[in-house]
Amino acid sequence: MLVTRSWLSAPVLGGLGWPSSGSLDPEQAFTSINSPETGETLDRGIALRFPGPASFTGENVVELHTHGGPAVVRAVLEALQNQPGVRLAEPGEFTQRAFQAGKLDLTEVEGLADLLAAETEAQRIQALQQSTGALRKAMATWRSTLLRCLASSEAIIDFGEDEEISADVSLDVLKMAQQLRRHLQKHVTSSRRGELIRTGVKVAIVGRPNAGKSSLLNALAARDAAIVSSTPGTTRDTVEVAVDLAGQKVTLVDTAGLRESADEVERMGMERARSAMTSADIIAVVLDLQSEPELATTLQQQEQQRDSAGAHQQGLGAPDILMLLGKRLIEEVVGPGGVGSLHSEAAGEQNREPESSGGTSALEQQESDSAVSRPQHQRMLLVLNKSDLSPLSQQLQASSAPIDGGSGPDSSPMMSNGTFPTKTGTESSLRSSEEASGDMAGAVAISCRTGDGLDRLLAKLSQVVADITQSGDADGAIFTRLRHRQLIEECVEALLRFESIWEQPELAAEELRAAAHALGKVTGAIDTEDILDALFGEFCIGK
Ligand SMILES: Nc1nc2c(ncn2[C@@H]2O[C@H](COP(=O)(O)OP(=O)(O)OP(=O)(O)O)[C@@H](O)[C@H]2O)c(=O)[nH]1
Ligand SMILES: [Mg+2]
Repeated sequence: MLVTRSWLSAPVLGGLGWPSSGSLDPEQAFTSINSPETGETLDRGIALRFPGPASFTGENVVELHTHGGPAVVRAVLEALQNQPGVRLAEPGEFTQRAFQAGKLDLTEVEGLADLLAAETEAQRIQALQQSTGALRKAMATWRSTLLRCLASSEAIIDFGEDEEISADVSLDVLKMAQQLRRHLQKHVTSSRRGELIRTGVKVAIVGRPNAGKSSLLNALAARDAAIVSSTPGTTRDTVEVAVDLAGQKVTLVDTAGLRESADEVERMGMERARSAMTSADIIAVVLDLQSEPELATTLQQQEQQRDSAGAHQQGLGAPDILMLLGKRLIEEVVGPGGVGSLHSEAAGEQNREPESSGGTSALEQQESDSAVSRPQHQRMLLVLNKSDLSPLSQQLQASSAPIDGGSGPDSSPMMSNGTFPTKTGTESSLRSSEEASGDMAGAVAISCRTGDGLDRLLAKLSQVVADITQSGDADGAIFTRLRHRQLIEECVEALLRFESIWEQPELAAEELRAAAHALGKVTGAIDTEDILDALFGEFCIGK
């Protein structure tokens, strides 16, 4: 409720007048709330005074805490609204007033919106950090560096007669700008993490028809979200379920089974599966162990080889074979190159060094990136289902195939808990296939029917989610929205242009100004009208 006139006086709040001395007396806070027209007591509640400028919005604020019964709330609201100068606040209006009074910057407003919407622990922690100024502080430091650069370049332009001094100063400015640009680039690279925590990690469940994808979705979601049947091709449309996995928001996407099909609707379903797979952060490839005889043959061959060549024979380990199978499955459906082929243009571009960029701006890149948006951190996880039916599961457990290039305690080929470690070796014979189909995160044997292995799968999934969402940013400046990343990229672009023309002070200063302008937009110091409405609309009434 917004009061635009200072009318809250004795008749309304049972003796609680405004303005007061400013001290809050708890005994005074508990009061009767009376109708200003009839004097009738509407409720006994709490009235808290927050005198400006120390209040949330900077203005004088009174909060009424009433009993929650609808009739009480209605009576108090009606009594208030009948007063001249009183109206209901718009959604987010209090926050907007706080922003306009300079109490919060835009990143803190965004953090607050995220805090109100936080569903998981990770979201709450991140939003709290942002709403209390973690990003604002980092932005302020970066902006002040830029303004120092700008002040020096202005001085060079104004007093540039002394060539020796101006050359020295120019060089200092260049170094400072370069350092900042590198720092920002590092942040942009890791910035998807903040966005992932905020929006949730997307896990696409893919595989051949009848592999048990829908069964897996239901098992992980602990409810019958998708139809399960023994008819291959049951799932057509994608089915999404959001779950809280060890404090992280994870969206599981069940997809249509992948196979050659003449059925138009099924083909449309597969198209959706392809697109879910392309944009997923984690691709869970479900294999039906029962129908993978090739795996059995290869494992057998390998065992024989090992027997004849001794225990330390280097060769394809079980994880390698599984990777091959997963990769082949994906390739069968999306063509050679696996998932990588769906977005090779964008992925190839992404890896280039910004210094060697030939014309493509960060924003153009961003657009092409989102058109075919395969996340760079994408991982693939193999889920070997129907272990209850397959003798292979025992064979896999018993396998002691060596794995080359593994590191740390995880390097044993098959961990005692039945999961396969992530393969990290550079000399891996399957390096290229890993690149083509996303980084392998491991494999887990499960049975959706008996529930066996599901806890291991959940643990593995949590670990992969933690891996891709963990932030390495020491200063807590995490970009949580696409908007932040785009503006920082804009700033980096301007700094790169500055570096290429730093010897022409007047032109170069323009680029520094453009860079500072982009940073100013992140915090809302500059040009924010266009996003304010959208942002404050995210809030509920009363905040
Ligand atoms: N024995 C056994 N059967 C399973 C297991 N998981 C799934 N099934 C059965 O396999 C059949 C197919 O399961 P779904 O979950 O519908 O398979 P899907 O991969 O979603 O299939 P599509 O939607 O057709 O692509 C059903 O009859 C399930 O009951 C398992 O772990 N063990
Ligand atoms: Mg299904």
